[in-house]
Amino acid sequence: MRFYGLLGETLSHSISPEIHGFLFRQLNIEASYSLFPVPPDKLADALYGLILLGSGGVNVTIPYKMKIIPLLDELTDEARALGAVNTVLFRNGRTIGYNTDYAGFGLMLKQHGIEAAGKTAVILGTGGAARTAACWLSDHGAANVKLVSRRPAGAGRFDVLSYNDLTNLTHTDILVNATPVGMYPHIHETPLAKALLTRFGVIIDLIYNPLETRLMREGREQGIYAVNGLTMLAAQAVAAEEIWQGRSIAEELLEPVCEFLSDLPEHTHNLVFIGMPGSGKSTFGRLAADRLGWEFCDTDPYIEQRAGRSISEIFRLEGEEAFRRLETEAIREFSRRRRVVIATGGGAVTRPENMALLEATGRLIYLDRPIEIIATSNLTGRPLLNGDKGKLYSLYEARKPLYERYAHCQVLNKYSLERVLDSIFEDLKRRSN
Ligand SMILES: Nc1ncnc2c1ncn2[C@@H]1O[C@H](COP(=O)(O)OP(=O)(O)O)[C@@H](O)[C@H]1O
Ligand SMILES: O=C(O)C1=C[C@@H](OP(=O)(O)O)[C@@H](O)[C@H](O)C1
Ligand SMILES: [Mg+2]
Repeated sequence: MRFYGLLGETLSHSISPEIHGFLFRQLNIEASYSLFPVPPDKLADALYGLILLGSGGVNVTIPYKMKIIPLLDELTDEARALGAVNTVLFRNGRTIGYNTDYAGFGLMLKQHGIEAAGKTAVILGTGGAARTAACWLSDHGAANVKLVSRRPAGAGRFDVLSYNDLTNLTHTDILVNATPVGMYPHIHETPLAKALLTRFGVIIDLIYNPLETRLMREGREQGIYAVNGLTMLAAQAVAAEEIWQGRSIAEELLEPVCEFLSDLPEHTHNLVFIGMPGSGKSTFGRLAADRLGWEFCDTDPYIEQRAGRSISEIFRLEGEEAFRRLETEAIREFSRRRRVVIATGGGAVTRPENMALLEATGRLIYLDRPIEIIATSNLTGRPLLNGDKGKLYSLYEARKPLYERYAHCQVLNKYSLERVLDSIFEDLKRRSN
């Protein structure tokens, strides 16, 4: 199986594994994409190690986009011009450095029908992302491209303005925010005052968390077309796959990747299902995990496997207390993992210790299946109920306030599987913005 990945220093927040996992599934390719965090003095060892082990290629991120260059055999023109590499192809023992952030910027403009030729542009920031945007625009015929810095210094290829200079600015076609101002958790900040935005034709904010920054919102309020950084994030990954797989896929897959990404819940958090027995935690846990390309972890089967007996036998032979101890162990183990969807048992909410672990690991979704529906469904294998509907109602009365208290969101489960799954992702999206 081919393997790819991301080289960087701290990577746990990256969503590249989700994006490339999605692309592999769409392309029907048996391949994996992993995070390879390495300390600066191990960059060369990591690169050579990956080649030796037969990797197909890697992405490179901060702080190694420049540092990797002397380690490579060849560079494309744009990687050389930008002095930065974010994608490496390993082919026949040689290493070739590309910059798909550059290609991604272009794909993003195309996707949104934004032309560069003859246009004027102002780019906030002077870092790697700002230079990538400036180079692409000017390489593709923009009439005038200016960067803006809090401390304008050495001009290089482009003029650098100060923020004060912007008050004298006449109409400009394209505004690009390539600074982190407005990014989560500082979502109330904006790089440019609302009153200045009317001078711009379109606003491109390279930030994708949140999906609508304050800059974008204030632009839209004044009728200006605004684009977030999601398409560029998707496009640089699509462009990297084009290089690794040696075929063009952007036409076909850029839009589906963007859709997939806008559905992703806040990616640093696992998902956890809570709710009554029979509410659908195991069912929707597996469906959500499949949609995200994450691992599915269900506490009950895990406990059964470790104990070597069924849940009913554990209750009968060892008692509920013993079961609850095993359940807490399962929750502790699952909470340590990343990129997992966890289905708990209906009684997990009764131990505060469980809930502290689960709250720290992710977003808690309360699956609210009407109790009358649960009462008419098959509840075998659930020893606490034992076919006793009265017991079901009394458990519900006792636990309902707990589910409601702990949940970050509550999803009514009385529709088709597809419809409920969609509403789970809708709700998560709303919470993370
Ligand atoms: N929206 C739904 N549509 C159809 N069947 C459902 C729905 N939600 C749950 N079910 C069914 O209810 C039963 C209990 O679901 P399960 O996932 O085992 O619940 P839990 O893990 O919460 O105990 C399963 O047979 C499941 O297929
Ligand atoms: O509600 C409970 O206390 C229990 C629920 C069951 O899981 P489900 O909620 O998946 O049925 C299982 O953990 C055990 O029978 C105890
Ligand atoms: Mg279950």
